[in-house]
Amino acid sequence: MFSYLKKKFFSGAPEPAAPADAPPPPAAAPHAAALEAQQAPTAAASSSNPAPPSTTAPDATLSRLSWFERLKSGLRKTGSSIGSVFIGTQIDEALYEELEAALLQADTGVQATQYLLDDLRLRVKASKATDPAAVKALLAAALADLLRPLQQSLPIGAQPDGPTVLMIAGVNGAGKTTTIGKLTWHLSNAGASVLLAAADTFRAAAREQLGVWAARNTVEVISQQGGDPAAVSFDAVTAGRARGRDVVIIDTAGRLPTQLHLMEELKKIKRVIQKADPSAPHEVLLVIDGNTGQNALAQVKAFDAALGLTGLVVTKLDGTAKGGVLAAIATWGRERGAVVPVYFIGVGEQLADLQTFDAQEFAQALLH
Ligand SMILES: Nc1nc2c(ncn2[C@@H]2O[C@H](COP(=O)(O)OP(=O)(O)OP(=O)(O)O)[C@@H](O)[C@H]2O)c(=O)[nH]1
Repeated sequence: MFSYLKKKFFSGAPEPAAPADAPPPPAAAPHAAALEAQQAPTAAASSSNPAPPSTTAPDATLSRLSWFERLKSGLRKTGSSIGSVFIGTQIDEALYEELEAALLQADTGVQATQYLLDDLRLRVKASKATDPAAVKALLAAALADLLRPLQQSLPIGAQPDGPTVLMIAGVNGAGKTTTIGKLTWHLSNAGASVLLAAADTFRAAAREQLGVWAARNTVEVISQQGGDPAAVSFDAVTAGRARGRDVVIIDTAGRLPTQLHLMEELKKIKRVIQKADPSAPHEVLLVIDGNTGQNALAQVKAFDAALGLTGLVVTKLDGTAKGGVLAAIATWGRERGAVVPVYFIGVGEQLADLQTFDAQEFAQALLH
């Protein structure tokens, strides 16, 4: 059962057909069917008091619509300032200038803004668009195309013997532990057995927070007060192998890229994980706060230089005015010839508020 589900929800297998009587999906929700089992109950799940996940299966179509609506509403601040550019009646230089300012204000960054403007001009010319509303749709298409390489499924269960090991890093408060809790819930629902490692051995609250998520998901957590984070990670990978777990998720302490000794500690954790399993960690994921805009891109670059990132989770896209940062991340990846995929995005503190990233859905939600 797990092998089927894990393919379906974490490795991008074909989506099942929608029921015949289902209402049409929103304009852009190409991965909506794949999202259905990730759609969760509406139980509040704040880090301080996560509520247990409901066992009731939500209606697939409603869940799809509900996620798209939440994404749309989360991105409203970013989208409305970009969208306001298209309220006029003329396609002229003033429109492109206003658009440039709006994109920069949304933390899209200079390169991505320039790329999008150039691409948009070509699309406008090719389509002979005459009204600004049509140009807005063309911008959504250009953005979706730019973001598409970021859209990849988290590979789970590809290891022939032993668990898939996920190492999670990020600055303080980016949403690492909350993301791990939500991911664990999604994975458990998909039939995977999960083991958590509390490699933040300094902060008791961090261990407790992970412990709460572990209890809610009825999964085990390896932790050790005041111990060496690398040793805890080693123990967790060894235990995960011995106990036949499908996934081991290692929660590391928050740190700034400028705290060089703590970045060295992260590198050590990775090295020691490799001692427990030479093929691990199979994924090194950076959790970034979508509210931090260009700063998040700087974090991606710095953590990638230290660890070699394999993926990103972008949290707190609810209410941000800086949602353009995903375009900046895509452009950075494009320029260096290797994108770091965005596996999941988060738009809130509830379990269902973390979902797989879909480029077209994101662009449509932003520029609907
Ligand atoms: N609004 C919103 N809040 C979120 C989201 N994801 C996480 N949070 C909240 O952000 C806060 C910090 O989340 P944590 O998971 O504790 O962050 P962390 O990175 O583990 O923090 P440290 O362990 O201190 O480094 C919590 O209050 C979370 O509930 C999101 O997508 N949207």
